[in-house]
Amino acid sequence: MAPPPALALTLGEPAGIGPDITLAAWLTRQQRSLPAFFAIGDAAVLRRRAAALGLDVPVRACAPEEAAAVFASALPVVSAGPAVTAAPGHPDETSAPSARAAIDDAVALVKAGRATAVVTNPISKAVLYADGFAFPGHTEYLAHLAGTPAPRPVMMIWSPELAVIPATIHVPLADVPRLLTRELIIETARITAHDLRHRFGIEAPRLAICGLNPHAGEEGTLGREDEEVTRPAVEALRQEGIDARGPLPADTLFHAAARATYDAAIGAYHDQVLAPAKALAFDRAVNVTLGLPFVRTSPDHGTAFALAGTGRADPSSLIEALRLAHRLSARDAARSGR
Ligand SMILES: NC(=O)C1=CN([C@@H]2O[C@H](COP(=O)(O)OP(=O)(O)OC[C@H]3O[C@@H](n4cnc5c(N)ncnc54)[C@H](O)[C@@H]3O)[C@@H](O)[C@H]2O)C=CC1
Ligand SMILES: NCC(=O)COP(=O)(O)O
Repeated sequence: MAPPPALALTLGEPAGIGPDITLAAWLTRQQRSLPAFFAIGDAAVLRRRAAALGLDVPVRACAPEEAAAVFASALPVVSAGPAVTAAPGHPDETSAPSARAAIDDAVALVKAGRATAVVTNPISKAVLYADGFAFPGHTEYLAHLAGTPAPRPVMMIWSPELAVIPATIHVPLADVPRLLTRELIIETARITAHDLRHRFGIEAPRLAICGLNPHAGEEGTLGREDEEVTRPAVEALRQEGIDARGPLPADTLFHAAARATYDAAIGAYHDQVLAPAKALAFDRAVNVTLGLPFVRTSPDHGTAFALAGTGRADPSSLIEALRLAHRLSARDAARSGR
């Protein structure tokens, strides 16, 4: 019988904390009953980082199909990309090709049924942009790799306390009023409602849609976008049978009583909703890409270069990302009879 596939975990930016938290997560595998995963990248990076941190982690190169069996006794690594020369905290010219190759291979493996889901360690956007990477981040690149035509991806930061979705993602704040269209809000909410229902098992998801302006525009006196863009989008969603409310003032949407009234909050822009999510649950929140034909999760934080190789990087968010990827992909598999 074929061994069960494992989760594919990209190493991300090799000079960041991805290697540290990957090693630390593997060490908790029994205590936290972690699902089997294999890292994708340069195994030598993990061996060097384990030595630098004084961690007793055997690192074993293997094929994806061997990972589940290897996982109990060693950290399985599927080789991808160039030999990395970057030192902790200091990305170099091997960083971007390494990070990108791991993402490419992880998606190819999950599409071929050789991995159950994609979990990504943080990349440095600046390092990738400098190397010619033409996508804002993983979210859009994964959609590009998913197939043709590329699905519209939606970023959700999920924790038991709060789930949030930025409608516009990695764009300059000055461009948000132009980019925040009715169509964008409607599409984002549709994909969110669909995935909350089918992947998270929430029968009738309740969506709170944030206004763009203070006090959601104060009836149009503090900006017109909330009346002219967000309100019509919410009305259209309600006519489709989606339980959406808004535009709601964002400043009063994240206290405990308000959070109890919805399953996910859709914000106009990145910091409007990621800031409360990270303030509430920085060590537990998980970045999930909705709208893809496969499951992708990630820790909610970035490369934290200053912590790489110091032993001070907290693996909690990655551990939650691994657990959530396992839960969501098991649900996908059950739904499709795999
Ligand atoms: N999914 C991804 O690939 C993400 C990548 N990034 C990238 O990361 C780079 C750095 O971004 P920043 O805004 O500085 O965010 P960051 O999350 O790397 O760091 C923000 C603060 O949180 C701390 N921190 C982060 N992760 C931690 C952990 N596991 N344990 C303990 N402390 C932790 C850092 O030391 C720093 O003080 C950027 O290039 C950004 O694009 C940022 C977020 C997500
Ligand atoms: N701020 C969230 C973030 O940067 C994650 O982006 P992505 O690489 O998952 O698209």
